[in-house]
Amino acid sequence: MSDNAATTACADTAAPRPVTHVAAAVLLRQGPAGTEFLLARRPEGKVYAGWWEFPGGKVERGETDAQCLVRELQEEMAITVTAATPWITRRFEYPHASVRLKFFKVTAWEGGAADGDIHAVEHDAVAWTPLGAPAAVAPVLPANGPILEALGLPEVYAVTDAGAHGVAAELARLDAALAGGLRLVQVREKGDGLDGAARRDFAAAVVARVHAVGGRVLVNDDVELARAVGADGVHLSSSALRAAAVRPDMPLVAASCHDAAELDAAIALGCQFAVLGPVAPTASHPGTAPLGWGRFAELVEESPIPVYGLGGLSAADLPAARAANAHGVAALRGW
Ligand SMILES: Nc1nc2c([nH]c(=O)n2[C@H]2C[C@H](O)[C@@H](COP(=O)(O)OP(=O)(O)OP(=O)(O)O)O2)c(=O)[nH]1
Repeated sequence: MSDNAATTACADTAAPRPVTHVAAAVLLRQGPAGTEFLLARRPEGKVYAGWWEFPGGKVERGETDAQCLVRELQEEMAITVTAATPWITRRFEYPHASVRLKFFKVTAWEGGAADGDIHAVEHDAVAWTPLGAPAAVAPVLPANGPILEALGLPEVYAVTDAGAHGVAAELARLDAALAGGLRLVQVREKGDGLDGAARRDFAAAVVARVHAVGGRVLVNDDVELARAVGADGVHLSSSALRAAAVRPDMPLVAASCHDAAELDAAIALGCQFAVLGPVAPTASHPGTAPLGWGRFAELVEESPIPVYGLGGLSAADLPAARAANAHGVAALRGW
C-alpha cells in the first residue's frame, strides 16, 4: 500500500535484489459446500492487473507480518481480523520484484457485508472457492500455484498401524474416521507387522475406502506398492529422504523430518508437504527428545511447503499446531 515498504537485502539469489516483504490472507468461511477461501482480483493500474490474489500487501517499516495483515485487510476489505494463524512462507522472483510472502489463515473477522460476504475496497472483484476444489477463477498470481495446492491438503493426516492393531480393527477405525471427515491417510506398515500379501491387501483396502470418499492415500517408503494399489503418493521416511537423489515419480510425495536439514531436503526434493516431530513425547519414539511447539514454530517459520506436527498429537492439538505455523497434525494413535 505504500512506498516505504520494508525490504531486506536478499542473500540467496545470484543477482541480489532487495526483498519485498508481503503479508497475505487466506480468508476462510463456512459456506454451503464446506469451508471456502477468498481470492480477489487486482485492479487496473497495478502490476498483474486482472490476476487473482489473496488480499494483503507490503509490510511497512517497523511493522510485523501480522500487523501488516490486519492493516491491509482493513484498507482493502474493510474488515477487522479477529483470528489469524501463520502458515507457509513463499519466496518468488518476479521481473518487478523479489518477494517474501507470509501467508496467514484468517478464520474470523468483524465488519464486511451484511450478507456475510466481503466487498472489496481496492480489488475489482472477489470470489470464494471450496477448499480442495480448483480455484473458481483464473489466472492466479504466478507465485500462488503451490499455495492453492497446499490449501487442498486436509489438516489431519492419519498414519495406519494395522501391524499393532490388527487389520480388521484398523479398517474399522478407518471407516469411523472417514465418516468423521478424515481425507488423508498414510499406510505405514513396517517392522514386525504385516508383510507380503497381507500388507498389499491392507493397502488396497485402505485405498478403496479412502478413494470412495474423495480422500488421498500415501504409502510409506514403497513406490512399487503405492503404484500397485493405486495410491496417490509415497511418504518417505527420513532415511529414505536422505537417500533420495530424485523425487519419486508420483503425484504426491511427502517426507518425515526431525530437524532443519531434513526439512530443507524435503523442500529441495520437491515434496508437497512434510511431517516434523516428535512435537510431544511419544510411545513410538521413547528415547527421542520432543521439539515442543516453540521449536517447531522456529523450524517451520520460513517453510514454503505445509508441515504437519507429529508425535503424541491428535486433532485436539490443532489450535496449538495452527499457532505454530503448522498446516495440521499427523497421528499414529490420535485419529
Ligand atoms: N497481496 C498479495 N500479493 C501477492 C500474492 N502473491 C504474490 O505473488 N504477491 C506479490 C505481488 C506483488 O509483487 C506483491 C504485493 O504487492 P502489492 O503491489 O499488492 O502491494 P500493495 O497492496 O502494497 O500495493 P501497492 O501500494 O504497491 O500498489 O506480492 C498474493 O496472494 N497476495
